[in-house]
Amino acid sequence: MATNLVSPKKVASITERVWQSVYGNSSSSSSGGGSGSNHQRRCSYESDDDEYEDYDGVGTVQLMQMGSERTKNVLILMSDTGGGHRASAEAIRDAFSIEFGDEYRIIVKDVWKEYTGWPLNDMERSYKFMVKHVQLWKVAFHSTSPRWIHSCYLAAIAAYYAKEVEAGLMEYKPDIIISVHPLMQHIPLWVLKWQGLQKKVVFVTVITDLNSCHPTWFHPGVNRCYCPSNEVAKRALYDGLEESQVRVFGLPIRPSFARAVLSKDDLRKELEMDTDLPAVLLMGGGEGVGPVKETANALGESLYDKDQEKPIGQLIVICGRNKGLASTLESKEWKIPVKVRGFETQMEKWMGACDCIITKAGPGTIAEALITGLPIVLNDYIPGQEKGNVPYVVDNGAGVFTRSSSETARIVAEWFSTKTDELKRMSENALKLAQPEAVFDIVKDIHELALQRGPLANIPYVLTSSFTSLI
Ligand SMILES: CCCCCCCC/C=C\CCCCCCCC(=O)OC[C@H](CO[C@@H]1O[C@H](CO)[C@H](O)[C@H](O)[C@H]1O)OC(=O)CCCCCCC/C=C\CCCCCCCC
Ligand SMILES: O=c1ccn([C@@H]2O[C@H](COP(=O)(O)OP(=O)(O)O)[C@@H](O)[C@H]2O)c(=O)[nH]1
Repeated sequence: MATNLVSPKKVASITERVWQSVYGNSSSSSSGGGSGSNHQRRCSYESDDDEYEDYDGVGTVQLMQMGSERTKNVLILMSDTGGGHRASAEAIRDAFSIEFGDEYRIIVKDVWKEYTGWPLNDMERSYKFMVKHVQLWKVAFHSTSPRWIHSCYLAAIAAYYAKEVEAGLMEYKPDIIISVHPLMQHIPLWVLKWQGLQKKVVFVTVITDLNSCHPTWFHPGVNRCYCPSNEVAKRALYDGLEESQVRVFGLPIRPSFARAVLSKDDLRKELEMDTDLPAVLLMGGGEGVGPVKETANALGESLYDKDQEKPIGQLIVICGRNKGLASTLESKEWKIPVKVRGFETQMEKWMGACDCIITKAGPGTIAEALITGLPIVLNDYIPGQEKGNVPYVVDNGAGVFTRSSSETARIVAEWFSTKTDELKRMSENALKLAQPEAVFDIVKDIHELALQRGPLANIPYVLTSSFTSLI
């Protein structure tokens, strides 16, 4: 029986070890945390005598797979703070499947939400609250930038929730962990260290901010840090990563964007849009935030030619998860053709059917718009991580920035009438900036990293962890 080969090692209190790693050996008296946790699952690596009771023979299956090609587990860590992290996680999952078929089993997880308690399991709501009160977010973002400050915060969280996070990570026996979130480097890497799994498990970070980003993204313990732009790569090197750890391929965008061959005319018919009028897409990220309502109202006026009493353009508003916004806009009478939509799962179709886009400076939406060749009006940005996206778009000639709804409406009306050449030029610039192959380059590089791990990586999980514990 596979499990007989294992020599269980008594694992010291993880909480104690966090405090020891942060404060040295003197503070070993902290109590195990986790009150308020919503997850109390048993895991196969636990060191009780009956540790493999709930293991259901998986060990045997894994032993049988030794020496043969085993399906590798890839755990992608994300959080729904905004829509971009999930979109990138899904992009990576789909690209793995396209490139490598069944070679990898992909699991996308919000470990905080599923395995910890308050306040971590409520990050989405806290984050929404903070970005609504932008000054609060600005202070939180900048005051946590110094490494010693965020390390202390994260160590405190780790001390409290270590067991739960560890259980959450190890449940999937990942061969590869991919973090697409700024707060998912430190604790998972500590867990790998405690488990003695650093040599077995590949850990990579895929940064989803295009320019200005929080230093928690940059952890020197990763095998690779994928940066979407040279600006981000420079920050990574400045923050202590080695050149060998850093790769610049671009921001991972869902393959449905990269590989789509879509005709605008067909899309407009499919989406029941006007087939002749130029179209502007208005959105505010996954949550439908920013001045969407005001801008829609202003466009309702500017895209209507009063003299000729006919519209010069049509408007598509995608409100994401903002149901209140959708119902407000739906109840309005419009002089131009308008479609109001909620959360859409086929964004490539809506973008493909339009001629330009108005959005807050979310990196996911920007990267998708560039691939689709849509000139961009940026009408807002979240302080901190999104600020740098504005010069990224404007300085590269792919769009403009204005916070004024009437100015936005005027620009779009000009693009659709007197300044069509400007619209065309910006569309060409957008396509030049686009990196549709980024997600495929990233998964291929991760695959290479996994191959470099050699035979150790093919040994069943529970055995390697125990072997390394014995050393
Ligand atoms: C010494 C004075 C201390 C002052 C007060 C500190 C308060 C600490 C409270 C909150 C911590 C704030 C963390 C800041 C680091 C965030 C890093 C970052 O870039 O986060 C961005 C993500 C969101 O992703 C972005 O979304 C964008 C769109 O909306 C866009 O798509 C972009 O590309 C994405 O990157 O933000 C988060 O996920 C932050 C979630 C914070 C929620 C706050 C929860 C509060 C709960 C517990 C406190 C936990 C403290 C964690 C400390 C971490 C230390 C850095
Ligand atoms: O109805 C919607 C609205 C948005 N998105 C996607 O959500 C992501 C938003 O990411 P971004 O970084 O732009 O902003 P965030 O929502 O993170 O603030 C992009 O991939 C959008 O295509 C989507 O799939 N459906």
